This record gives sequence, C-alpha cells and structure tokens, in this order.
Amino acid sequence: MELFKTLEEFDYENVILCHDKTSGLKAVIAIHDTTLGPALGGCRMWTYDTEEDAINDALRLARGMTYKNAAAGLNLGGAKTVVIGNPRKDKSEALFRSLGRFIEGLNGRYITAEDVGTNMKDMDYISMETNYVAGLAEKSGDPSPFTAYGVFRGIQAACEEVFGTTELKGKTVAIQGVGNVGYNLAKYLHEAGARLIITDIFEDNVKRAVSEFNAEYVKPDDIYGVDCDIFAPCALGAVINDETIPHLKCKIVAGSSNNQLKEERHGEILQEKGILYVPDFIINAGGVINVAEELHPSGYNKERAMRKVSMVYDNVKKVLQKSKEENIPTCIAADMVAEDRIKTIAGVRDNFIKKV
Ligand SMILES: NC(=O)C1=CN([C@@H]2O[C@H](COP(=O)(O)OP(=O)(O)OC[C@H]3O[C@@H](n4cnc5c(N)ncnc54)[C@H](O)[C@@H]3O)[C@@H](O)[C@H]2O)C=CC1
Ligand SMILES: O=C(O)CCC(=O)C(=O)O
Repeated sequence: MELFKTLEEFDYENVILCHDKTSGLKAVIAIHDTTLGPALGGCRMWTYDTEEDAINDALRLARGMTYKNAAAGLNLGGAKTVVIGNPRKDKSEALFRSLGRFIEGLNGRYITAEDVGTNMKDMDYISMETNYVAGLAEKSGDPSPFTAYGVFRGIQAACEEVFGTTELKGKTVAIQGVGNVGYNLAKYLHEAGARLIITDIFEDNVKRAVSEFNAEYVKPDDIYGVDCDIFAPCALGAVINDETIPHLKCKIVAGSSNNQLKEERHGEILQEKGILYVPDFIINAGGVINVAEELHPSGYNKERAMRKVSMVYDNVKKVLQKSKEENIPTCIAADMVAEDRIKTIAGVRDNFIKKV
C-alpha cells in the first residue's frame, strides 16, 4: 500500500494508528481536512479481512466526512475512526476507554461519535477519557433516527424531482439493511404509506421490520433486482457497482450508506440509465447535523436539531438543481457544492484580521 501517495493525492492531514496491548485496541483515526473546524466523524467497528482494508475504509470515510460536513453547512472538518474487531463479540470498557485516550491526545482536532458497530454505551466509555466525543445519551443521543429523518426528507426531494410530488403513499421502497438507520427510515416511510421491501443479514432485524411495518423480505443478493421506485442502501458502502447496476429497476437511489458508489464513474452510469442518484453525503447528514448541535454555544436542543435536519430536503434540492443547470452527474454536483464552501470560507477567514 502506497499510503503517502494516497495522502498526497487526496490531501489528507493525518493518519493515526492506535495500538494498546491491555485492551487489545487496534484502531485507525484518519483526519482528512480541518479547514472549516475540528474534524468530526464517527467511530466504526468492523471485522476487516486485512489491515489495509481497515486503513482504506478509514481514509475513504474521513474524506466523505469533510464533504458531508461542508455541504451540510457545518463549521467542522472531516475524520473517521475505524476499530478493528467484531462489534458483537470484541467490545469492552477498556477498548473504548483506550481509544478515548488516543482521541484526548489529539487535543480537540478530532471529535468522535457513533457509526456502524458502535453505540451510546461505547461513547460513554470514550467520554470517561476525553470530552472530544459527541452522541452521548444525556445530550444528542443516538444519531440514527436523525439520519433516518434526513434520508426521508431527501427521498421526498428526489420524489418531487422525478415524480412531481413529495407524496410517498403507494411508492415502493427497497431498503438494504434495516439496522439503526434503515429501521428508523422504514418507520417514516411506513407512516407515509410506502410499500416496503427489505433485506438484512441478521434475522432479528428482518423480523422486526417485517412485523412492525408489514415489509416484504428478500434475500440480500436479491434486493438489487426488485421492482421498486426507490432503492435505499442503508448497510455498507460500494454497493453501486458494475455487478449491481445492471439489475437495478428503480428510478431513484437514495439511502444512508456512506460511499455508496464504488467509483465515481458509477454515478455517471446511473445518470445514463435515467436513475436519479442522491449523493450519500448530502442525504445522510442528519446524524452529524444532530451531534454537531452538542457543540452549539447554548447547548443541545432537540427542536433546533430537527429543524436543521429537515433542511436536508433543501440541500438535496440544491445539488439536483446544480446537476441540471450544469448538466453534470449529481455526485459531481455534490462535490462541487462542498468544495465551493470550503474554498469560500477559507477565503473569508483569510480576509481582514490575520492571526499572528
Ligand atoms: N447511524 C448513523 O447515524 C449514520 C449512518 N450512516 C451510514 O448508514 C449505514 C447504516 O448505518 P447504521 O444503520 O448505523 O448501521 P447498522 O450496523 O445499525 O445497520 C446496518 C445494517 O445493515 C445490515 N447489513 C450489513 N451487510 C448487509 C448486506 N450485505 N445485505 C443486507 N444487509 C446488510 C446489518 O446487518 C445491519 O442490520 C452505514 O453505511 C453508515 O455508515 C451514515 C450517516 C450516519
Ligand atoms: O452521525 C454520527 O454519529 C457522526 C457522523 C458520521 O460519522 C457520519 O455521518 O457518518
């Protein structure tokens, strides 16, 4: 792996490998860009096949957070932590406290929160060693319902674009992964009258969605080919690729997963096929918008957070508009929105009084 070449190519600031014998911690903290402020991004725990896979995941996710935070209008940079291990077997107080000590050592350049495989209890352990952690139970809590609400609002914006209405009654939505976000998204969609087709690799998650939302179940590999209006990836990344695209029968791809496109060209292929892709980092920003509210000078306020999360609708509209005006794929329009904001705010900060 040519790590420094990657860091140079995509302008990463810092990669920290965390190792602690006592707790068994093996983690990667990747800080991509702190132009807009301290880097905020969740902590993922996953069983990676190789250490290289874990580092690559941390790098890709961290860069995604820079773009997500910028496009969401937050004064935060982008980073991510990846803990190597099985979240159903390998968690302990010591593991997360150990990670907390590494985060404390960064002195505020990085603030962590939940992601796939971690939860509020893990954040509580981290908070015993550092204040640079958000998504705590007594503050903003679990970000997933907020992410789900943002995805729901983004789906409404996409429906307005494609079907001329935000109405979801009678629309069929295929959800890949009914974990924390997928389950809450299913709830919003069910309440709005949508028909749901779901899949998951865990039986308990499948049973919950089927019984609570009258959802139909298909096997994980069959979700791509189901007849639906909207395909909502809410599991892991790179699911829009050369193998899956030919199966898609939907009109819209809009879900919570980070890094849904295996490569940028897959966004272009979707456009050629007449499928509207709602860029992941625009539509899934609800969770980070909510946790960022913990940093508000007057403290966390749920109503204010929900109002801001609801604006994912406007952020999606803005990207779709840019894509149409400039005749470019939505994934490129989204990148431009984020990059423009970073450049403009960096310029503003360079004006007037210079720091000595
Ligand atoms: N939790 C949050 O607030 C946010 C989550 N995201 C992203 O949304 C996605 C989902 O996150 P969470 O719901 O928090 O994670 P989760 O771990 O609670 O849920 C993911 C679900 O996907 C299932 N799954 C995994 N591989 C699968 C496969 N091949 N086929 C079908 N199902 C599969 C898992 O069994 C699990 O139920 C992730 O990509 C995450 O990075 C993005 C922004 C915020
Ligand atoms: O929502 C969170 O917990 C933090 C932000 C994050 O990691 C994400 O949006 O992927």
